[in-house]
Amino acid sequence: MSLLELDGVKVHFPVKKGILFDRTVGHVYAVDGISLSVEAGQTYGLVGESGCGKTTLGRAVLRLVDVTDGKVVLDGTDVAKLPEKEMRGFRRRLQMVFQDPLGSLNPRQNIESILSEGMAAHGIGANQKERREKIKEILAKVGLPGNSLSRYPHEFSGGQRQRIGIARALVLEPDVIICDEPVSALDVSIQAQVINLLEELQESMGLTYLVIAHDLAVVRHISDVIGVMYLGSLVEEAPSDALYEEPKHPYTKALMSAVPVPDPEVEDRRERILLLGDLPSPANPPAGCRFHTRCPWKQDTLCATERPELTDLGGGHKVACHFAAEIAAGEIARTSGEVVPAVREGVEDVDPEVVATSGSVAEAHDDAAEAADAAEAGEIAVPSPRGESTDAEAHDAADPEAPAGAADGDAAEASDGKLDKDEPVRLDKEDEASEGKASEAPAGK
Ligand SMILES: Nc1ncnc2c1ncn2[C@@H]1O[C@H](COP(=O)(O)OP(=O)(O)OP(=O)(O)O)[C@@H](O)[C@H]1O
Repeated sequence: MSLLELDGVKVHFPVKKGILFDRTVGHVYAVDGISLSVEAGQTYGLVGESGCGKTTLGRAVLRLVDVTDGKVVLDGTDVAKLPEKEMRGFRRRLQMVFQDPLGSLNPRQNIESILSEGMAAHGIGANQKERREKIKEILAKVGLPGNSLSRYPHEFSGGQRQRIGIARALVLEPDVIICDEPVSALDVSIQAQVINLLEELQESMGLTYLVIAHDLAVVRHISDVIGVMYLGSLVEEAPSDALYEEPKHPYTKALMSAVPVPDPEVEDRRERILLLGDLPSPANPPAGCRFHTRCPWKQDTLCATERPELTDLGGGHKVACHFAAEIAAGEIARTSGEVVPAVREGVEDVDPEVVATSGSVAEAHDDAAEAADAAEAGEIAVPSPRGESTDAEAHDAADPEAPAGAADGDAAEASDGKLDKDEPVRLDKEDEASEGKASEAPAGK
């Protein structure tokens, strides 16, 4: 039996209307029947575009939202419907690392207080002295100096704050850590460090992760198994390498085709599958296959009427598509959508009404241009399709002590400039030294 098993998990949020009577007039089907297993010591990566229900699923596992239906089985116990009193013991065993490290740390508490709060609540450590020793040990593991204890979150850079977030989960000795977009608020150079840290901790401490992310490169790098979500359901699940080598669901194919390759020659040949239309509302999902309204391979039978089950096509490669085998064998041709060269010139020719999977045609243009620029500059790319800049990033960028040197080290490591599963991004000695220095510097300010 797997350490964590989800069986048909549904989370439906009621949509209320009316001032006096607050009638329920519908539901948002945020998570609509997800089954998956996370093996002990492994990482399950959950990927999908914004609004597909990833975060809600993570929160449902932690019981931060109510599960409408289905089972969440941790180590043999269904925690989805456990009474709150019994749930307390299980809360320690399921921990979360949040997307926004600053927002998830109380600015008025110092690091010792933040980290020991949960320990005291769960009875870890006989007294504060014992807890402090444990915290120091964990801080060292996440690459922060022991003198961080009396400092406050604002005194750290974005990457360091995420290390504190990871330490906060680790001090509770959890069975499973859910990482919700663990690096998307961080500068790209810091992203690789945090991902590497998560991997190192997994190796040394035997941790089990459920990593939620919209960024395919991040998920690929860290995951053993990847599940692709679309509108509240899994459309494909496979061992990481198999999924990237041969995506079988039309949605996954389109998602993969949107990932820029920072090699100009490959990028020149890359074709992008453009999907028609927007993501439908989870309050009013299409009948039949949820993806059929945008599917370039949609057929006249089944697709609009019957919801496909997630079916194993061999080797643990599961696909929820009535025609996945035929599409893979090339027996079915595309019926809609467009395939265009992903490079600048090709994208400019595309009808601007056609909307791409993870953004607009303009974004596809930007992705390709950015990738080409990055490759020219020899920089690493942990592609960040959102391209958002956050306060945390600004902090890292502005902080001369922050571990910026690691970015160059990462670039040197990634020969083809991309974060590759087979080629882990490592910090070389200099980078480690600079990182250690950077870790200590703000604390010493
Ligand atoms: N408390 C809530 N009440 C009603 N609808 C909600 C609630 N929380 C989330 N939703 C809706 O459920 C859907 C899934 O949201 P969720 O945040 O899980 O998606 P996501 O894939 O994590 O997206 P993002 O990456 O943008 O956070 C969205 O349409 C969202 O508006």
